[in-house]
Amino acid sequence: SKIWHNNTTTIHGATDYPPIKREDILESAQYFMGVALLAAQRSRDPSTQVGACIVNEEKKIVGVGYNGMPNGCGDDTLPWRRSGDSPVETKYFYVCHAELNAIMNKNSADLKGCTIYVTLFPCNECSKLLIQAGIKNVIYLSDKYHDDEKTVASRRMLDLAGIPYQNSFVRMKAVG
Ligand SMILES: Nc1ccn([C@H]2C[C@H](O)[C@@H](COP(=O)(O)O)O2)c(=O)n1
Ligand SMILES: [Zn+2]
Repeated sequence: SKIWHNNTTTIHGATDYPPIKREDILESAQYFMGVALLAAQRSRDPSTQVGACIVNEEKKIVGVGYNGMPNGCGDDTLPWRRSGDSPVETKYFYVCHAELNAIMNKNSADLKGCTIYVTLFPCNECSKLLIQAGIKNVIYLSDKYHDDEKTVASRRMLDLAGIPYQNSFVRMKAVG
């Protein structure tokens, strides 16, 4: 076996010494959006699965969430359909959005100065929550409801509150 000398240490039997630092690592923005995408995979919504990951100024994850029915209400009891005879028979009156859940799941005292990575552009209700929670930056992936009135109102509030929003195209790379 090889004997490697590391200034002060002699390492017997090492096959991969000296260690070379990996440079081709996942960038932090990709990592955080990756966490949001993974969280989205937990959603039971048959049409749109949304994930959100909140990150503080030290680049630590402080909250993760996905869209789902309120706690204790049962995923199979309330409707998941998009349309029905009455809005009471659709998911929209019940589902908790990913951003709401990420905020409620926070593991820090507050979310002031945080960035949210979210797989779908925040709706108007979520933008209200983000603003009031003190979130300072929004990174999103899909903007499929860009022209909806709710999204127009959402952008209007974020603009007024001085919260920038950026689109992030994530190319997930295999980690091996
Ligand atoms: N900012 C958002 C916007 C929507 N959602 C959730 C709410 C629903 O479960 C789903 C949208 O359903 P669709 O109308 O596309 O069938 O996405 C969210 O979590 N956050
Ligand atoms: Zn929302």
